Amino acid sequence: MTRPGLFITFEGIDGAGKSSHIEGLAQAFRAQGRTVTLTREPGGTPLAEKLRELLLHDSMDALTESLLVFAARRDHLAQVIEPALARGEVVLCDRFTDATFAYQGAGRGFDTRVLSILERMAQTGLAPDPQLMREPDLTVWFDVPVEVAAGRLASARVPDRFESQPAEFFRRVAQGYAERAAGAPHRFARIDSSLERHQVWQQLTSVFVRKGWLAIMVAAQGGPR
Ligand SMILES: Nc1ncnc2c1ncn2[C@@H]1O[C@H](COP(=O)(O)OP(=O)(O)O)[C@@H](O)[C@H]1O
Ligand SMILES: Cc1cn([C@H]2C[C@H](O)[C@@H](COP(=O)(O)OP(=O)(O)O)O2)c(=O)[nH]c1=O
Repeated sequence: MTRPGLFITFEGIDGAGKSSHIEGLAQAFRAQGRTVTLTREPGGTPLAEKLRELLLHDSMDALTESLLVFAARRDHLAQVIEPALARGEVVLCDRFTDATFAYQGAGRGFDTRVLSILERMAQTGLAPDPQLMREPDLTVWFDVPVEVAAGRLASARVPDRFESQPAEFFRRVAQGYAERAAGAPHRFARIDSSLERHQVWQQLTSVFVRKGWLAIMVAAQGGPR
């Protein structure tokens, strides 16, 4: 019997440490015999990756930015996410719509009522149930103080258009995530990602063990070396 697909997203400010853990989680699911689709936003399809390049490097106003993010998301849902879920796969997606509410909404100050309308348009009509607005089954929020994330990024990579924003921007983004999490507590799992990598991994996997999605043995074997 095909197992139901799982749609899991990972969120947090830049430098929170999401990307460092998603591959390990994919391996843990594969060790249990699940097929995993590992993907990211903005991006995940050839068209959406082109839009990602524009979003990360070209200046634009907040409405243009929001429209491009949701255009990329619709293509990603249609081409990758919905087909993978229909095949019963585990979809691990580095960022999704909560990032739009946090970055374009809270960070850039764009009207969240408009974002909600775009969310409904972009995420409806692709699932087997045409009325369903596709949302993640679980969102892991890597919560970290802005200063800690900035310190990690300073030694890690050349900043893109978002990463080069001032600390005040990221404080608003972090607040945006906190509000999204408070508004959907059943969907969000917060982890403290200011800790050492192995402690972050432990928190992360215990979320999945509690849900019954990963066996304790598999979770204990993976993680950062
Ligand atoms: N728990 C941690 N402690 C210290 N440094 C970390 C931790 N997690 C990730 N890093 C480092 O911080 C930087 C940003 O991590 P990354 O996973 O790319 O974050 P994100 O994908 O959330 O932007 C990388 O250099 C990474 O090696
Ligand atoms: C998905 C999404 C991302 N973003 C931003 C957040 C990040 O700064 C940037 C790219 O995200 P990300 O892939 O996490 O970048 P990196 O791997 O370099 O950490 O795009 C938005 O502003 N809105 C969105 O809807």
